[in-house]
Amino acid sequence: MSNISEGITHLKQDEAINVDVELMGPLGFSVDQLMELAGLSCACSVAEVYPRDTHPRVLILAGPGNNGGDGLVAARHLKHFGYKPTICYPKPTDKPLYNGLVTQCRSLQIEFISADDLLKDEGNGNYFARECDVVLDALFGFSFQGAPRPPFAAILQALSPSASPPPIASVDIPSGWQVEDGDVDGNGIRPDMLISLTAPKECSRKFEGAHHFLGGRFVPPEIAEKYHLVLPEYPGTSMCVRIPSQL
Ligand SMILES: NC(=O)C1=CN([C@@H]2O[C@H](COP(=O)(O)OP(=O)(O)OC[C@H]3O[C@@H](n4cnc5c(N)ncnc54)[C@H](O)[C@@H]3O)[C@@H](O)[C@H]2O)[C@@H](O)CC1
Ligand SMILES: [K+]
Repeated sequence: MSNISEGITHLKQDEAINVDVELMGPLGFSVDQLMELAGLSCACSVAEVYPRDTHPRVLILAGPGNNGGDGLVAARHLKHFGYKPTICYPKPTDKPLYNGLVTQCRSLQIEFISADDLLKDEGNGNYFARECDVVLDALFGFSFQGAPRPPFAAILQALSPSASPPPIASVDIPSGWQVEDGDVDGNGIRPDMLISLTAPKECSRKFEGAHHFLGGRFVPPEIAEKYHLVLPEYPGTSMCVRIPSQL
């Protein structure tokens, strides 16, 4: 199914970075505040599409930047929602924000798994085949550039369509895709779900999965006006909203 989301705003890479800078500068937000709301949106979106009873085992792939931080926050919320999250965080960032998120997850007895163990074939396939109902892809977001470096290249390879992975829910950008041009070499991951944060990025025009959601319910009017954001309205108190494919 093609997602022809032409009627809503799509941000270019520099616009997404500028929105971030403005939120955390003149608009007074802190990174951990935005990350908490973004990660909560991701957990809520996952819960809407992959119910706990049918998809209890969620593997969170956390990258080294804020996209990975969103994943760590989402892991904590998913645990509180009753899921069984496991985290793979191959290149942990040694900063108080990330160290704190890791401590919070460990205190909830969320398991961590190394990239090597994730990819090890134990005769009945790797971790994705054996022990995973859904993957939350929080490896890279809007600051990704170039080709993925080790060990991320191997992880993304194990998630390519030819490996028949479980459903993938990508946070903000399908990891490995270019922020504006998408999957340029055609060998990238094909997520079933995309959770765009703040506003969809250009590459999401090429998203063909079944579920496109918007999260990050923190955009003040100044940002919405400056970037001419046209976005679906969040219903009631929800932290996420589905982006209809006809928009
Ligand atoms: N205002 C917003 O829009 C918000 C953004 N948030 C999140 O922040 C993300 C952006 O975070 P960041 O700017 O920290 O960047 P990313 O998380 O997109 O990635 C940056 C990290 O990836 C590494 N990296 C980049 N290219 C690589 C490559 N080819 N191979 C291996 N490593 C590579 C960089 O060295 C850096 O450590 C967004 O996508 C979103 O998920 C949320 O946390 C909160 C609000
Ligand atoms: K991602």
